[in-house]
Amino acid sequence: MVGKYTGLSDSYLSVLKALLHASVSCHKKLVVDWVASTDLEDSTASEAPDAYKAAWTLLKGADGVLVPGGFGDRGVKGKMMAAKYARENNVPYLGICLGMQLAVVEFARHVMKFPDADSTEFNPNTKTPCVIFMPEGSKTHMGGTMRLGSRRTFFKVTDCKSAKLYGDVNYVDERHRHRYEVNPDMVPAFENAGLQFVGKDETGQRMEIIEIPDHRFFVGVQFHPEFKSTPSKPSPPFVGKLLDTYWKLSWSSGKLQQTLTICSNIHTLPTGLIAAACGQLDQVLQDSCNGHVVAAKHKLGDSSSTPLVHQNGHAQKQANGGVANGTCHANGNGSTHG
Ligand SMILES: NC(=O)CC[C@H](N)C(=O)O
Repeated sequence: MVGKYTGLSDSYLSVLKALLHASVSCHKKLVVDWVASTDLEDSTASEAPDAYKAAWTLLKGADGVLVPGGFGDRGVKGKMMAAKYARENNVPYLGICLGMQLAVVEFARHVMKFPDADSTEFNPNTKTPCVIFMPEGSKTHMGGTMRLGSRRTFFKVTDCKSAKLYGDVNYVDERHRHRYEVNPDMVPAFENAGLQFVGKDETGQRMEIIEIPDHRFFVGVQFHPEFKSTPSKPSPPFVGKLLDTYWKLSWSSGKLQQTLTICSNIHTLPTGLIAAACGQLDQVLQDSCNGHVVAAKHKLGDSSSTPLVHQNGHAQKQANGGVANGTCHANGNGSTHG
């Protein structure tokens, strides 16, 4: 998980819980490595080479990459680097809200060769605004300029991973919390270059789900699927990401539906396991994310791991409750860390 860890915000908690729900439904233990996105950036290479090396080692050792939502420009470059790394190396990627927007910007910069492509949230003067402010002006939804709450996404491409994950439905309702969106004027150019917009709102103007069909699993969602994830109904994008990570699914084969049915049928798990998984999440969070020094990378029971001495990115002071580079075992079986 690559984010800007200035504190244990609700959104990271929800994402961690959604990962836990999905991993239980896949009958797998999940180890979450936390990477402070600023530590992936070039400036860290010179200012704090150890932190830089540790962050890249964590990223490169991961079986999948998740960039969650966020606001503000700190760590944005590092998040884009993580998306680029996943795209170029065929590593499963799930981008949520800002994580999707930055994957789009990264694609415009490096695949479509628009070096100044940006979100107007970070560069209002960019000549290639691929993510822009699109206020809704809705009279029925409160919340100032923020697009909030449950909105409908229609699948425009039926033969895509997200549609399959959601069970071949025509639309899904998911929760939103953002101001910026993919620039609809640039959509044809993106699609020509290989980035598909497989889900859109009812107007067709707001891009909700991206996929790169040539990639093993590269999915970005403008909404927050983690908000609706529950132990008995894990979120489809999270389940899909983990399924692909674990088993390199053949997305076109009939076996997919079978696997999904088995894996999402969480009721086949002993209820005790689900309870343990959920109850122990608190312990996992408390142990691993309490603002103390954690291991950069370790296996269970490995006492030889090297502790990191930086929190919230190398340059930041340690903050209580902050999440640092390190590892959480969101596995339902308790947690350990070096
Ligand atoms: N929740 C988010 O990730 C928000 C993304 C971005 N900052 C926006 O406002 O659109």
